Order: sequence, then structure tokens, then C-alpha cells
Amino acid sequence: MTARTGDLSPPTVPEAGVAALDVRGVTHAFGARKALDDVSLDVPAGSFTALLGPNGAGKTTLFSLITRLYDNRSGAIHVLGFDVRRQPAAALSRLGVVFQARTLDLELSVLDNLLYHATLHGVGFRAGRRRAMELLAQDGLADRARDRVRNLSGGQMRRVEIVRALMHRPRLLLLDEPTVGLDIASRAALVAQVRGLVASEGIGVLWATHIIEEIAPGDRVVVLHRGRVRANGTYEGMLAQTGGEDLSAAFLRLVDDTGEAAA
Ligand SMILES: Nc1ncnc2c1ncn2[C@@H]1O[C@H](COP(=O)(O)OP(=O)(O)OP(=O)(O)O)[C@@H](O)[C@H]1O
Repeated sequence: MTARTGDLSPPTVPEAGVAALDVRGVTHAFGARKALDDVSLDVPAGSFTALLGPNGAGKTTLFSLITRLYDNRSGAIHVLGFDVRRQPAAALSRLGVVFQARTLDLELSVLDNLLYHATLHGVGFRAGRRRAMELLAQDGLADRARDRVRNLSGGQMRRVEIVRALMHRPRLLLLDEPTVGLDIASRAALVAQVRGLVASEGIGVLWATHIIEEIAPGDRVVVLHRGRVRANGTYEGMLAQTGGEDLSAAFLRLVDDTGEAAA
């Protein structure tokens, strides 16, 4: 990991080979309840990493720490080598987020939503417009640019939220259970959209979910349960480690508190 702590000079281009996200030894409690317990994981650049965990596992808490909604008082979190605590501007400018709750302005057009976000990130109007139209075209949504968001389907809104998160060209994209409430076809389209981005733009993706079908061979998988990392590796490695015949069986073993496999 590149150590840049205490560096007040302007951020430079991250070194080749640095992880998109590196989380080391992070613990977070709400009062007496520990939501995260010594969590370590990484998202290599150009990878699709699934953060797989049942309800209450700690996924949203982890996202809140990475995005600085909460202050991480233990361990360290680096985005592209930048410490989110010590170099928040450099870290957050490289980060795109799609939160669990929908956050588009329903009364504005798709394009205005995108431009508003781009402006907040310091992207100029013309460059923002170009980027928005390029991304919408890639996603087959260019003809909806001037429609009010209210008139889109739930799946299309989610895809626009992903486009919005990419407006400032982040190198790490966090998605917190993005497919909640979508039908199977929309879910598949969304996963395909994000996998395409990993391939075409080489960004690192952390995709939080509890839906095993969204994970595919070749993915990296981190299993989180009751605030602890229960497995961290590849899809194939996770199957091998647990002796499960498929990923569902492997996951159930890992989150089975009565089994030794969960240790
Ligand atoms: N603001 C809060 N105050 C108190 N407890 C909280 C708070 N936020 C989360 N928790 C608790 O922390 C634990 C982890 O919750 P978190 O929302 O991070 O899990 P999650 O994996 O995102 O779950 P879900 O899939 O249901 O969204 C849970 O026990 C939850 O009740």
C-alpha cells in the first residue's frame, strides 16, 4: 500500500498497481453494538468485487465509512492510495457511489440530474454534457436525456444513478444493493452495465448484495456476516474452501454461526 499519510502536497496520479480500495482493520460500533469488527478487504483496480452479506451484516456501515458519512476511528481506508481520513478530497474525488436509497431529483430531467452532479464535482458544463451524452448513449438511454426522471422505470432510474456516479470519472465505484426492488430483467441489465464498465473503463467495483445470483465466476467475493469478514477471495476459491457444490451452499456454510466453517 502506498503510504501518503500526512502528505499535504497536491494529489498526484496514483501509482500503477495501487488497489482501487484498501480497507485495513476497521471496527465501528453504534453504542455497545459492533457493526464492523476488524474488517479488512481490498478491491483491485479493474475488478468486480462482490460484498456478500445478509441483512445487518454491516455493508451499509462500511460504505458510510468509505464515503466519510462516518469517521473511521480505527484502522485505515485508502481509495487509490489516498487515505480517506487524511486526504479526503483526493480520495473522494476518485470515488463514485450509488446508495441504497434512490437520490435522483424526480422533477428534473435526466440530463439536468447528471449536470447538477457533475457541477458539484467541478466538471464544466460543456464537458459534463459531453460526458453525460456519451455515457447515456453507451447505456442505450440517450433518447431519455430530456425526460423527467419521474417518467423512467425503476431499472432505468438505477442505470441513470450509475451514469451519474461516473460523471466525474471515478476509479472506484461503490454500489449498495443497487438491484433492490428491480425485476429479474432489470437486475440483469444493471449487473451487465456495471460489468461492462469494469471491462471498458478498468474501474474497481465494490457491489454490495445479498443476492447470490448476481455473482459470477471470475468475480472476487468478500463475505461479511455480523460485522466480520468470513471469506475473502475469488468465486472459485470460495467454492473450493468450503467444499460447497455451488455458491449458495458455500455462502450458507459461511454464515452458519453453528458451523466451524464460519470461524
Ligand atoms: N445508525 C445506527 N444506529 C444503531 N445501529 C445501527 C445503525 N446503523 C446500523 N446499525 C446496526 O449495525 C448493524 C449493521 O447494519 P448495516 O445497515 O450496516 O447492515 P447491512 O449489511 O447494510 O444490512 P441491510 O442489508 O439490511 O441493509 C446492524 O445490526 C444495524 O442494526
